[in-house]
Amino acid sequence: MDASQSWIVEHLSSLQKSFARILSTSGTNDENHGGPFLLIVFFFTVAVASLIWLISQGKRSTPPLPPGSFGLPIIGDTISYISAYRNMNTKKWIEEKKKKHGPLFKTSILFQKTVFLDEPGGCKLMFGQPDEKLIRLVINKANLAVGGPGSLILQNGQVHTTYRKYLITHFLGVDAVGRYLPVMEQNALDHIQRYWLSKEDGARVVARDLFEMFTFSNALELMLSLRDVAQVQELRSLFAVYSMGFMSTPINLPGFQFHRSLKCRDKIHRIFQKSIEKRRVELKEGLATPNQDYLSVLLTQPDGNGHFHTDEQIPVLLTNNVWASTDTTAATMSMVLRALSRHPEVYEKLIEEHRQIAQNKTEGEPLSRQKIRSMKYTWAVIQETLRLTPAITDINRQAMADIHYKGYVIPKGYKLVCSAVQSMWNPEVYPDPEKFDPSRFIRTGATKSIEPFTFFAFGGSTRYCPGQEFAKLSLLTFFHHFFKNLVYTLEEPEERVLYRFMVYPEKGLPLRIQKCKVY
Ligand code: HEM
Repeated sequence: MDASQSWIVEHLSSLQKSFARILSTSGTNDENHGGPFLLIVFFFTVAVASLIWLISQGKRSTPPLPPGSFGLPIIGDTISYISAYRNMNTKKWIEEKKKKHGPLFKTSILFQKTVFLDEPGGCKLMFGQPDEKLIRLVINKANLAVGGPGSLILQNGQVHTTYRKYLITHFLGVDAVGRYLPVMEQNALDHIQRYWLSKEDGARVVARDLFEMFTFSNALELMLSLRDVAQVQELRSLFAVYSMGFMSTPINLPGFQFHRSLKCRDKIHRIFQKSIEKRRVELKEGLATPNQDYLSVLLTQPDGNGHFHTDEQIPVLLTNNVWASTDTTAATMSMVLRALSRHPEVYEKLIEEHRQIAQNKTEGEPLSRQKIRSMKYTWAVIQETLRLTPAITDINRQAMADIHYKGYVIPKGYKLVCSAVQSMWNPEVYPDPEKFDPSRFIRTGATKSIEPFTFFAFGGSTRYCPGQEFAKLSLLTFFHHFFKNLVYTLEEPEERVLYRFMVYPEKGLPLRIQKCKVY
């Protein structure tokens, strides 16, 4: 019994006694005027007591907030979290919070009340929603402005579903993206020849930069058939500034990053606008095909409602996709090379897979989709790399209504975070989680390689990365030709891995390379 309840019981029993007294006196003495007064007091007190009782009962049926604290006034835990995040120390940060508050805890980061979800369960809650009514991606002001009003990532509900369906059906789905395999392979071969094999044996290269150059030019080629080296270079510089806008403070005044990013975004859109005009003519004259790239698709295929995209929408969609595909894939490539050089036994097994594939085709024969599908171990290496060093560590959403979860209530408006540390490094799901073991992702017999809601390197639910197949084909094709022609050593084996919005080797992964026919 809590304090309010014992107070009520105490007062009720004293009132009961008074009432008994009133009744006994009022029956014997008509002149007694204290009786009606005491009756009013009695009923008033009962009413107040009942109200308090009801309030106390009501309070009891509302579950508490998750444990934890919002940290310092206003800034909350922002500084400690951002510092941990940038230095790839979120594991320690989360472990400390968990020790104090348990696996599910609340905090406040970047002025936003936030709940870090526990595992197992948290990812299922976040990614198991059939729609975005309860949990939704909510974009901040800077992202909203830099991304542009028509971009996929900023849409919600039915509009988002229509956009995604279009993108997957016509460009990024398994069938659609397979069409682009020959172009991807040629891009990989050209890049390796121009930027790696042209170097002296023993040359030093900064792998992260070169990978970013590859993923960026690959995206421009597949999305707009742009291959002019000077123009690719100009766009690359513009995208570098544009991307920084997503992490900036939304102050649109000269001298601020946000302002610079918006300027670059407009320049990018103007360049893409010219590509649209040119392509319209080429399509009319039969010099381009309707499926040639994403731009042709956007100009020739209506969406599910029969509408064609407008000239304002198309540059935004192209910009978003080029941006979404570049750094994520380049970050993954760098981490794969780092992991392989630290695990020679895995490297040997991977080489063996590619040796087999190379032996089963003639020199110069293009890679078929079937050959790509047979690169199971290489794909497992990529997944295991993404498990341990995901390109994006934390997936965020927002509660759109009060969420009742494990005896707590997460109020509407709270941010929800599913962190890789909680899920993809969870020993209950991934035994010996710090061990680099690609075989976790190999399906044997009827055994599933991974359980649902335990791997979210590509996100989940309605927002699951639509570019996964595109990334998979680009990575497998690239690695087949890369490992065939080169061996490498890490120049700085102990180089730290940091997060700069995305996973990043501190010095860009400097390597020493050697040309050699490996298979
Ligand atoms: C290894 C490479 C990649 C990784 C690790 C990756 C990872 C991710 C992640 C974690 C998300 C957020 C999902 C969520 O919030 O649940 C995402 C979204 C997205 N990705 Fe990727 N991605 C990769 C490559 C690509 C490529 C190649 C493309 C395009 C060609 C692409 C296009 C997108 C788009 C458009 C979204 C937004 C989806 C939406 O809001 O509905 N990604 N990606």
